[in-house]
Order: sequence, then structure tokens, then C-alpha cells
Amino acid sequence: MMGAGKTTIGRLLAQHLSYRFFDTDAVIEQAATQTITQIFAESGEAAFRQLETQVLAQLSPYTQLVIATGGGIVLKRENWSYLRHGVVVWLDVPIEQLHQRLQQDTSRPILQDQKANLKEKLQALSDQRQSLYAQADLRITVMPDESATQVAARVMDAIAQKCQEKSQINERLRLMNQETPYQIEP
Ligand SMILES: Nc1ncnc2c1ncn2[C@@H]1O[C@H](COP(=O)(O)OP(=O)(O)O)[C@@H](O)[C@H]1O
Ligand SMILES: O=C(O)C1=C[C@@H](OP(=O)(O)O)[C@@H](O)[C@H](O)C1
Ligand SMILES: [Mg+2]
Repeated sequence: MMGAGKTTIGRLLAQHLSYRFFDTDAVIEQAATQTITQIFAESGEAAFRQLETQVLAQLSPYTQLVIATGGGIVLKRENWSYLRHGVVVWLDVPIEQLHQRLQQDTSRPILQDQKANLKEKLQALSDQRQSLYAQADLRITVMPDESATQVAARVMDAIAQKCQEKSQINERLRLMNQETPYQIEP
């Protein structure tokens, strides 16, 4: 979700891993030489979503990078084929924290006309997207008082564990394929 910490924690993860870091919103802003707010105002959300897909498609084949996406990346089915090139992490942050973080924010156009009932808007967006966020490989439930550094450390551990599980499964599959096939008596 917006405000969950994707940009902040993504950058920390990249530093820790010595990977390159890209934020799809920042790449779009640089390429369009417009802010996200200007793109929404002048070209509309659909145009923004197209740019978002283009940027993700261009970044996804690369390895050794961390991509922080916008919270709406999950909305297009096509985006999932690109996201699946990597390990997808869902930072699940309580609405109360998102609300606190985004009250003064002016850079997220979807929230700007709803400031009076920001919490309701966030709750509605979260409800709409919950089943999509749940398609992530990893869900990190962030505690209200957890710092970005602490969250980044937990994401690192969870990714390491996920990779270990995957390599164990692959090793088991490899061994199974090596076994002599069962012979049926004539
Ligand atoms: N764990 C955290 N604890 C407190 N504030 C955070 C934490 N993670 C991010 N923030 C703050 O919340 C705001 C939104 O973070 P950001 O990384 O831009 O989120 P996103 O990219 O998911 O929208 C920023 O002001 C950031 O400093
Ligand atoms: O959730 C969304 O639909 C959006 C999230 C934003 O990014 P963050 O999630 O980094 O705030 C940005 O892409 C745009 O304002 C739309
Ligand atoms: Mg962001």
C-alpha cells in the first residue's frame, strides 16, 4: 500500500545486498520529466499505469537489483508476469500507521481529494487490493513501532529463508529425477 515503506526499505535492502535500486515512480518521473501528480492530472491514471508497466517490463529481466514499485502495480495482471522474475515482498502495514504517515503527503494523487476521510479511503483501497497483495511470495507484517531498518532486516531474513527452501526443493526434485524408474513386470 502507499506509505508502507517500499521506497525506504527497498533502498535499504539494495544497500545491504550491494544491489542496484530502482523505484518505478522515480524512473517514470525522470523519463516523463513530470511528477506523478502532474502525470495523473494531465494524462490520467490509465496513462500512468501504462508507463508503470513499461518501466517494470524493462527492469524485470535484470538480476541483482531491488525494485520498489508503486502500490498499484498489483492491479494489472500483465505486471505479475514481470514481478515473478523476482521475489515479491508485501509490506503489510496497519491502516493506522499508513494514515499517520500520509496525512501531510501531497505527492500521491489518488489520496489528495480524500484528505477529510483519508483513513476510510485507505481502508477501502486496502480491502480492494488485499487479495492481490496476498499473491506476493512473502508477506511481512510490520509492527506499529518497527523502524525501517528493523523491517529491512526482517525482509532480508525472510528472503534468505525463502531462497533456502527453494533450493532444497530443487535439490529434492533433482534427486527424484535421478532415481531409476519403477519397472513394470511383463
Ligand atoms: N518502518 C517505518 N517506520 C516509520 N516511518 C516509515 C517506515 N517506513 C517508511 N516510513 C516513512 O513513511 C513514509 C512513506 O514511506 P515510503 O517509503 O515512501 O512508502 P511507499 O514507497 O511504500 O509509499 C516516508 O515518510 C518514510 O520515511
Ligand atoms: O497505490 C497506488 O495506486 C499508487 C502508489 C504510489 O506509489 P507508492 O506506493 O510508493 O506511494 C504511486 O505509484 C501512485 O501515486 C499510485
Ligand atoms: Mg514509493
